[in-house]
Amino acid sequence: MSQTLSNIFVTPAEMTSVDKDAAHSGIDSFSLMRSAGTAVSAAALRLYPGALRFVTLCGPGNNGGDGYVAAAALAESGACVTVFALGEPAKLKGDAARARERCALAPGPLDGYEPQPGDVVIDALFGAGLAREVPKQARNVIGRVNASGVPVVAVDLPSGIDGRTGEIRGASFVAAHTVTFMAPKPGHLLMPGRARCGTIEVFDIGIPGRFVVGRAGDLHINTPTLWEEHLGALDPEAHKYKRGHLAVFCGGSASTGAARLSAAAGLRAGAGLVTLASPVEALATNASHLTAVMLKEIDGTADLSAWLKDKRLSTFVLGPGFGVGKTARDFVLMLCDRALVLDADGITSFKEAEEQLFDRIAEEGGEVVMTPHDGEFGRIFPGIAADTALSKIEKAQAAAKLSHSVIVYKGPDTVIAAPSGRAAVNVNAPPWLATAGSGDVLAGIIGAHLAQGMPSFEAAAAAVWRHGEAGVAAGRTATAEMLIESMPPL
Ligand SMILES: NC(=O)C1=CN([C@@H]2O[C@H](COP(=O)(O)OP(=O)(O)OC[C@H]3O[C@@H](n4cnc5c(N)ncnc54)[C@H](O)[C@@H]3O)[C@@H](O)[C@H]2O)[C@@H](O)CC1
Ligand SMILES: [K+]
Repeated sequence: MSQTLSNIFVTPAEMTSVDKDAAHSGIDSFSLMRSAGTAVSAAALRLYPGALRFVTLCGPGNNGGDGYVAAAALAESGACVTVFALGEPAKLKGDAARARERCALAPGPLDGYEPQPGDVVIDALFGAGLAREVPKQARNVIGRVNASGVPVVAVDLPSGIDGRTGEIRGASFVAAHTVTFMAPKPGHLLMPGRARCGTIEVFDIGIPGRFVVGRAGDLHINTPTLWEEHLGALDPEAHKYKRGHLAVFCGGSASTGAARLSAAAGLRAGAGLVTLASPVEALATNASHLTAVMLKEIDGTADLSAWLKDKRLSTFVLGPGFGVGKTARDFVLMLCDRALVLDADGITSFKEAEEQLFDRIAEEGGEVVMTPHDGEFGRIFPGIAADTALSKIEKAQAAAKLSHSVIVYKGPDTVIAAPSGRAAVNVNAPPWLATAGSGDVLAGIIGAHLAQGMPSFEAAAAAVWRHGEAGVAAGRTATAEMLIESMPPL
């Protein structure tokens, strides 16, 4: 994977290290602040040429410094500008103090700002340095601005959003546009932060890319760049056995639809062969619904054990509509030496038995991908889920390490994480993707990619992206069946 600035993001702590590296290399930090503030003023003028007044709200750190630069640049361009400051402007230090000195506009106290129609707010209260809940004064002005509906252009991040987690620290602006610098941060990608950034502009303030890449961990935005070099595995010219055999387990006769959705999605996503493994009681129902998908009777562990002697059976999906309980646990523990997508009931079945599962995966060394949503994540990783200090990315990373599997932590901001710590955040999913059966479809796509030989992290990330594209193509009225039909080729 090529490590380029185009798809990586960095934590606020990593960005602080990048800033330090840039300063040590001799780059003038004030020139970076000047670039940052000027970029913000340019964005504000471009987006709001008809603004009656730009109101710059400046905080006590370098985010505020960017605000003073932006205010001065807006004033120089002939716009009407007012500045309000949080805290005592005379106490600003370093570059921020210098920026304020160079701004001819006298700041008023933050309390004094009452939004007026025609205002555009430049939010420079807090950026990456927000370390705790926003103070009361800031909370009050945030409330007034959000209630007034005047547009907000945020510097680096909407103030109140935690750059590491995307959480709201007491209150936050809801920005129409956010200008951040060099690379996005988790707070731009994770919910609820992402929804409060508006459009995001990543502006290059002139720090050489190698400094950013040098400090970046293994965090990526889930774009094809992340996994496209493994697409050779999905060559449609390959023989159907080489394109992999995917087996999907089905539950009892009352809930067979979910597994059939996974199977159909697996076939559409490119698996050469797909078999639905069904208990006797559901065979007739399944037979009446299936055409290209094959059917196999697997009615208990003896059947499964006999079937698994066929080593060409490399990849399995277990969970959709399977039913929670001992059968699920028994089956899953037999599959830990293969490639396995563990979804839905397959995950829930290991509530309070999770250690047995994680130990088995470690012993058998299979390629397991687990696809929990929030509720399932809490059932199988209760300790990690309860740790409120962790971001969603950090939770997925911890879960991957603990379970020796790739975790697809689902939601509007699905995180894919590997035991190594490599992680990706997905950003292409439309809200209507959260439809009944959508997760079953995703499990099938992951299974198809695994069956075709993609490594598990890439198989999962590519599937999540493809699922999002299918949602976009299917449109607002998407059903799970439509997602399958709308899935783009890779
Ligand atoms: N080379 C650099 O370091 C650059 C930094 N830039 C800007 O600098 C920002 C980061 O600057 P800082 O690290 O100074 O951080 P911030 O300006 O985001 O905030 C830090 C300041 O706020 C205080 N603070 C934090 N949380 C608080 C709370 N809840 N209540 C009250 N006070 C609180 C801190 O004590 C500190 O004084 C970035 O977001 C970006 O806008 C840009 O100028 C580009 C260059
Ligand atoms: K801000």
